[in-house]
Amino acid sequence: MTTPFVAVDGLTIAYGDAVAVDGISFDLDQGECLAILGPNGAGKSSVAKAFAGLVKPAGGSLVVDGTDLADRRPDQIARSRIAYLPEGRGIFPGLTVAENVALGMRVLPSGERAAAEAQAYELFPVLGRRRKQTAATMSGGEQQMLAVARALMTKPKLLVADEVSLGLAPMVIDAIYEAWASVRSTGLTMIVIEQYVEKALDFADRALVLRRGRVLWTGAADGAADHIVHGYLGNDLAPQA
Ligand SMILES: Nc1ncnc2c1ncn2[C@@H]1O[C@H](COP(=O)(O)OP(=O)(O)OP(=O)(O)O)[C@@H](O)[C@H]1O
Repeated sequence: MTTPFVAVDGLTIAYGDAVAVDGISFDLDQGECLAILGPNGAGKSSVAKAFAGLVKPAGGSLVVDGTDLADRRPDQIARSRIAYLPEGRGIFPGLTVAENVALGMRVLPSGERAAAEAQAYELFPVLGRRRKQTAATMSGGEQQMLAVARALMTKPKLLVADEVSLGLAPMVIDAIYEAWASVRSTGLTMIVIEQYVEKALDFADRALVLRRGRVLWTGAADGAADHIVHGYLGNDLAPQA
């Protein structure tokens, strides 16, 4: 039996006495994309933060490419090419686009940085035109593109993206998903947390519905999934944009 690329087994996350994620398990093969869906407070962001090393699991394991992330620091995880896009925008608003890109490159060996920088501007040409602009003065969509470019330029083996679509215009959401599609052919494995259910199911190979920290349903993100997911979560899943 081959070991899955991502193996989450009995993952439990608690904040004090409050259990946010209650023993969930799932696997992912290399190159697969999993959409994690669920209402507010379901535990989705907590799972994403565990992949980034920002919360320590109270139990279970979280193995990526043979390494259990439960004992690793966020900087060690970033260097092992696991990219995390936090909810909101993971950028430095007071710095320029070019400075943000330069900081993103620091996890890469120096020989790979020039190509990575070029790739960031190729993915989103608008960023190339705004290199000298302070990130805080850009639109929300441009800031999110900068965050996505920074994550993708490190050529991650796993990308964990937490609600990147939140509050963005449909055109910007499409641009971000197109950028992801263009790098997926390189074997990138993805975990996408979304409120925008149709978009996520359209893009992902598999879906997992969380509610109150437990897996309600998991299965292929095919034609049937939309119906099933809405059946499980009903109005709880209304997009918030
Ligand atoms: N730092 C924290 N301290 C205490 N409780 C927390 C903390 N972070 C999250 N929680 C709680 O854990 C539960 C799961 O939160 P989490 O943010 O993981 O859910 P979510 O599905 O991502 O929700 P949303 O869609 O609203 O972002 C919630 O009840 C939340 O209040």
